[in-house]
Amino acid sequence: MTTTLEIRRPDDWHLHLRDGATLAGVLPASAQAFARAIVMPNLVPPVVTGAQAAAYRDRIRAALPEGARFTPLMTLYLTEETDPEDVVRAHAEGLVTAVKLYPAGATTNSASGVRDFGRVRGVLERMAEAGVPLCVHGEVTDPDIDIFDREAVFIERVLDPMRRATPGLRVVMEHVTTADAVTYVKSAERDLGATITVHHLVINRNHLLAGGIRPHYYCLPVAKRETHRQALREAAVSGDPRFFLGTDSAPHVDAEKETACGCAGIFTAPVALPVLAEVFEAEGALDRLEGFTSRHGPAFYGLPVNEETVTLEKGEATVPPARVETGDGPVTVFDPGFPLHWRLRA
Ligand SMILES: NC(=O)N[C@@H](CC(=O)O)C(=O)O
Ligand SMILES: [Zn+2]
Ligand SMILES: [Zn+2]
Repeated sequence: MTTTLEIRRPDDWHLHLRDGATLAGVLPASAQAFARAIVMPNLVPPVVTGAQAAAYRDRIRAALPEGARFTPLMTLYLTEETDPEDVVRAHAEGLVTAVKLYPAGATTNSASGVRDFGRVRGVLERMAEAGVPLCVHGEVTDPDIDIFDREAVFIERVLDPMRRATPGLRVVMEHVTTADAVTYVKSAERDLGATITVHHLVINRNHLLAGGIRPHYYCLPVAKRETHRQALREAAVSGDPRFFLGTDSAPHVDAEKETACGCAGIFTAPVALPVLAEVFEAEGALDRLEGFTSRHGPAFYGLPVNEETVTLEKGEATVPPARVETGDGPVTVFDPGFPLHWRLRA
């Protein structure tokens, strides 16, 4: 007998689709599983203006497989030169859903990010007035701060002061990895949400480093110790609407992962929903999966939920593809380290 679970079609509130041949290779996995996705703007060069976002959106639409039903929700990459009026206009026109803040140097393709947070004060104030959400990569970049502490220090030194200085600004703390972030998000009455990835619910830093270094488990923010993973799992399955799915599926071709200085990013899109079903089932919380994947995100962004549903079914363990071929080279798919009994019904 197969067990089935019907849920509203999920959305991915944090996704990297890249461009060109990689975009064409990785897009089908997300378009199959998700109705909408917040598409990250960290291309080279980054997506900074409304016009660039429109052009990128059109390239994504053109790369969609025949018959796909997938809506890319575009973001702008915040720089110290960002024009507040361009942001507000692009949001009002429905072209852009959110703005993304990368501290300069914090992660993949973040060189054009913000160095001096005082210089984006004006933009953030306009965004708060106009109701434009800010998605934040929450890590400090100070070389004196240990990489495992960079998220917690960011909350204290940057995020909390920024939120206090800009009342009404709606903020998503992206890809939270620590109990500190979970506590901080829960402490906010309003205007703060957080995305949680699939991989941070599954791996801790031992998976990355013990018994050999595993480049395909390397991402930023880096996976933390087990107690933090437990805090993330509790938050994800709690039913608290401030926490929702953002896979941060971040494909890099294998040649750029399996090298002396490998890129940060884990490609989870092809297995995201089966892995989540396993996690929620293990936590005895399958009835809360739909909230996490399909209801809390739209509620935060003020968007309608998807009317369409998908069916997950449980049966024999399946072996997902180890990698996806793209015109730029193969991209290894996240291996959760346990068998997947759940799959998305075609
Ligand atoms: N998460 C990652 O490790 N990498 C992301 C960037 C990001 O989301 O920080 C990427 O673009 O590859
Ligand atoms: Zn990030
Ligand atoms: Zn990301």
